[in-house]
Amino acid sequence: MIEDTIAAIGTALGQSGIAIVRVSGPKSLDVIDEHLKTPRNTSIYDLDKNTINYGHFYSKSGEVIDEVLVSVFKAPYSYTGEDVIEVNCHGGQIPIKKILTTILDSEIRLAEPGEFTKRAFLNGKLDLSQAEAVMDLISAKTDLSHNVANKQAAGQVSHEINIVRDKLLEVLANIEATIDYPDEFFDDISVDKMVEKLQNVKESINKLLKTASTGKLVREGIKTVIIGEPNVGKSSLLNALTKEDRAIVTDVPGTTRDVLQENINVRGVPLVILDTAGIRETKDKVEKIGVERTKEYINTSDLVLYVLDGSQNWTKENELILNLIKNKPRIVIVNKSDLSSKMDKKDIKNKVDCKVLSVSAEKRLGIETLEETILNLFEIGDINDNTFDVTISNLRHELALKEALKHINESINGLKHQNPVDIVSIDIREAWQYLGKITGDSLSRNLIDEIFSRFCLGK
Ligand SMILES: Nc1nc2c(c(=O)[nH]1)N(C=O)[C@@H](CNc1ccc(C(=O)N[C@@H](CCC(=O)O)C(=O)O)cc1)CN2
Ligand SMILES: Nc1nc2c(ncn2[C@@H]2O[C@H](COP(=O)(O)OP(=O)(O)OP(=O)(O)O)[C@@H](O)[C@H]2O)c(=O)[nH]1
Ligand SMILES: [Mg+2]
Repeated sequence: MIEDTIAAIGTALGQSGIAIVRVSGPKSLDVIDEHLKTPRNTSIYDLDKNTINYGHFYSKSGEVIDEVLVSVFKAPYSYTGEDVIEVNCHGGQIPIKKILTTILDSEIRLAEPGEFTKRAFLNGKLDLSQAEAVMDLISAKTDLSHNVANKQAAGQVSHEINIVRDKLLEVLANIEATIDYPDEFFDDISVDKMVEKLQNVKESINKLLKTASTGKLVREGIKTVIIGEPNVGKSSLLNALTKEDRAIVTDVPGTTRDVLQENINVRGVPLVILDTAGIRETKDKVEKIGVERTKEYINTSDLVLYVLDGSQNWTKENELILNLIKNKPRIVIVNKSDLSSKMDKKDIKNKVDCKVLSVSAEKRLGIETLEETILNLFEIGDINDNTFDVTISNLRHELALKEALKHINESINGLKHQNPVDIVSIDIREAWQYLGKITGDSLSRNLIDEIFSRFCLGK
């Protein structure tokens, strides 16, 4: 049982209609009872569970801070499984901060990031993959990312994992039986059956792993960097892709100094797109830093869009930049297709081994083809919700599945080579443990703390 009581602001800071302070733990009712006055002076202990109640929230010195609505959840029927009180006050920084400060004064501490959800996990309200999905729900920027997170939050990933884990337990039980009653059980037939079951498990894991590369892109977005020489139209391309005028566009080469980041939605797949400073040899100090940064961004990106100005001649510089990105997924974009061309697309195709597209960023021509090309490059051309019953979108889950798979393969090999079954069972147990890391069944407290600390405040 968790002893202390925590509180935090659960809504984003800023001006809004309402804002919510959340309190969870054994002292929640006490502290609110001290500060809340309802019209009929009802004590908070006499309010029914799962109700929302009108009243005024008072400061220590007895002044009204705000007119509020207070939700009452009594353990174990709450998000965290503990007593939970939510104070709904007027949005805006002052009421919410005053209410939080008043609550924190009374033996109640500020929650750590993710601590409400961590408590929900520790109290068995959610398993780990569901808790992680709560975070994904908050950060989802497209319908598709939201969909994947929603399914995981509903427990679909955990469900699949638990089915596989149960199958492994069955095999382990078989092995126990062969050890305890070797004469009755240890024959070829039972070994064959075990191999068959393990093959079956292997297929399930492989099926899940197949969804992982797309799943991660859908969850995290494709990190895309737009590069090219000054004035070729990089910022214009960003604007064309975002369909807004986000980046400053001028005819002065070197306009973009700082890297600009935008989130865009390409048919449900989020792109985290960076507009960079033009790459060229430069003496300008600020611009030089920009160029260095561009090189770093290339290294950490999933995709490079290399923009050329089609109305200019092909130069040695172009070859140098191509060399810089030769190991990256990349698309060469010949911009300004509305002007008379000096670059021949076929000619360029001979020089590069990637897709070459003509666009006019300014006239918004060829942008749809570019979007399609990006999705095809990552083999997510025609994804729709039905093809993704269960999607692995989290790197942590993917790694655990891969480890589990290794041990399953070992165990299958072991059985086929007639290794002693008690040795084989070690691998099966390992696989079972690795899968348990996904649901949080077999994970150390330290790792659990680490995972939740990445959550945002008030969640
Ligand atoms: N104001 C508010 N809105 C919110 C949340 C919240 O905590 N507070 N949530 C938080 O992220 C989400 C909703 N999730 C919730 C999940 C469970 C329970 C809950 O009280 N469960 C109890 C009772 C269920 C019942 O009445 O049947 C339980 O599971 O025992 C509340 C919110 C989104 N909206
Ligand atoms: N005709 C034509 N002009 C374009 C097109 N795209 C961009 N331009 C023009 O090219 C100039 C440079 O565009 P930017 O988008 O600022 O180029 P940039 O690559 O971001 O430049 P830096 O930030 O300086 O590196 C501007 O005058 C744009 O209007 C296009 O498709 N057609
Ligand atoms: Mg620019």
